[in-house]
Amino acid sequence: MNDDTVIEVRGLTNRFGAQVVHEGLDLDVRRGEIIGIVGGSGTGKSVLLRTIIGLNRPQAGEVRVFGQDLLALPDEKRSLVERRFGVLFQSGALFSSLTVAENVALPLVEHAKLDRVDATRLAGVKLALAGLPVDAGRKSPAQLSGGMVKRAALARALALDPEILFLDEPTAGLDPISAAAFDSLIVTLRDALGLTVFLVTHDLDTLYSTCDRVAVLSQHRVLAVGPIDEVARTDDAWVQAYFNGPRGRAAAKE
Ligand SMILES: Nc1ncnc2c1ncn2[C@@H]1O[C@H](COP(=O)(O)OP(=O)(O)OP(=O)(O)O)[C@@H](O)[C@H]1O
Repeated sequence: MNDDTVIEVRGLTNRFGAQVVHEGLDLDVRRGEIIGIVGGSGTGKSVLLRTIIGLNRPQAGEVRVFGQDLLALPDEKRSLVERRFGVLFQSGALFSSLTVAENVALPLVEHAKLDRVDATRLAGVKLALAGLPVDAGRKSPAQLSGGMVKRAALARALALDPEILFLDEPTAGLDPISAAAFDSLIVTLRDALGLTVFLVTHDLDTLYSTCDRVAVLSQHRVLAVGPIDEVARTDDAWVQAYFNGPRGRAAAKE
């Protein structure tokens, strides 16, 4: 494993019953990059993310994060590695019974063992980092707009100062202005904090405005990976329809 590689996936196979999702999938993620994972619906983008973070046990293959095989580690060592990444799930997944600040403070109390006062104070810093106004922390998640919920979930994912940020469809359901603001926030955070970002998305504007490299999932594996302009030239029907269809051409022009 190269020093610059923070995630290494080799020969990954995932099946659910008779359904083959991944077969012999390889992928490297480099330190400090924003890599976009794209592919048709059901090609296994979310399953890949869940496998890398240790929530899904594959049938075969190796997944190393910071050089460590998460599934083979004893619980204590595994939780040390888990603290080094933050995850923003598609739904945002905030607890509705807690305030926004309490949601962000939760990992600080549970994993960093901070007392509530310090955790709440630090949660305020994380909420500001994610671009939320001060009073957002006192609200319940139900009182926030869709874009603000994403930012609150991002603040929670950033709570433990992760080195890798996993984002599953972060701009899904956002209006184009909120989505563009979220995209530029991700780039700013990567630049400021030196994060590595693993980004599952369908959003072509997000891909063009944020990603250093793009990996296309197709036929159970990574069909192409590289800078977006290179990947867009891949001789494959889905890639051509996606990148060189009307929406792809419009996103490339911006
Ligand atoms: N726990 C599970 N049990 C059974 N099947 C599953 C499970 N998780 C995922 N699948 C199946 O694996 C396939 C890939 O799912 P996944 O959610 O990774 O797709 P995706 O590429 O993220 O799709 P989309 O773009 O629609 O979100 C789907 O057919 C899904 O139904």
